[in-house]
Amino acid sequence: MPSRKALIRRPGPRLAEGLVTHIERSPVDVDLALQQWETYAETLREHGWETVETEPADDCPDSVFIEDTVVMFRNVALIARPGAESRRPETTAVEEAVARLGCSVNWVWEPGTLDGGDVLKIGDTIYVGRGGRTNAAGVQQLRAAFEPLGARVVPVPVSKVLHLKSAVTALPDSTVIGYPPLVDTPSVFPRHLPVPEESGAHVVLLGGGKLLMAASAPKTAELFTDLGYQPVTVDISEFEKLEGCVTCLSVRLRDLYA
Ligand SMILES: NC(=O)NCCC[C@H](N)C(=O)O
Repeated sequence: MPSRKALIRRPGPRLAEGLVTHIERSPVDVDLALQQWETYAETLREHGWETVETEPADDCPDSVFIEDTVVMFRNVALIARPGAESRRPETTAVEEAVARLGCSVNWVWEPGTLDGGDVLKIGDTIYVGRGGRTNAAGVQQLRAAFEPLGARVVPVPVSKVLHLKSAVTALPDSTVIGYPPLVDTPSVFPRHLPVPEESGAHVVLLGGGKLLMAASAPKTAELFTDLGYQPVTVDISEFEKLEGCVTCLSVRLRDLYA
């Protein structure tokens, strides 16, 4: 039976100092961010996900964006080596957390860099964004870790946004969704559906037809409702100011060995 656990990490007091690369910096309300994070975690739980809180990494402003620290394939965890040096210490507690959950653990090594936000899994296909945070050695190491387990790794150029999953994610039927001005090469994906808003491109599959998505993409939520899905929206405005999205606030673990 598939597991339904989600690793999360509470935002730290230095959140407002988080990195900003492709957007203008605007002030972050740390108290509001904490409330939004609590609601995000509660929403996962309401939809059947057991949240597992990782030790805080309060010296790292971006530590709430836990998705970037680890990539899961089956029960194997590949500990990332974040492209931004300030984020590298974030992986230590995540490594301990996944090991405690019974995962096999593997690592990205220097000179490789890889952020989990660059990795989009659709079945056994793993798309990996080659962009500002993930380099060619990181792509090769991802391949070496997961292709022997049956994955097919497909590198995709990313130049307009922070991570591959800032540009595209996928619906339950594997259709890749993206906001056209930000997708480098939509033709890489067998099925691609354009969405009308940047943050509409980010969904977390909660199970069945339920899609966790940001409240900032109402037109896309309408489109998904019209296609027979059930959008579940959360306000993550304070994380969006730091180029975060719904996907990056958790790591879903579906294939743990109990
Ligand atoms: N996977 C993600 O979309 N992560 C967002 C990370 C945002 C953070 N401010 C960063 O620049 O690393």
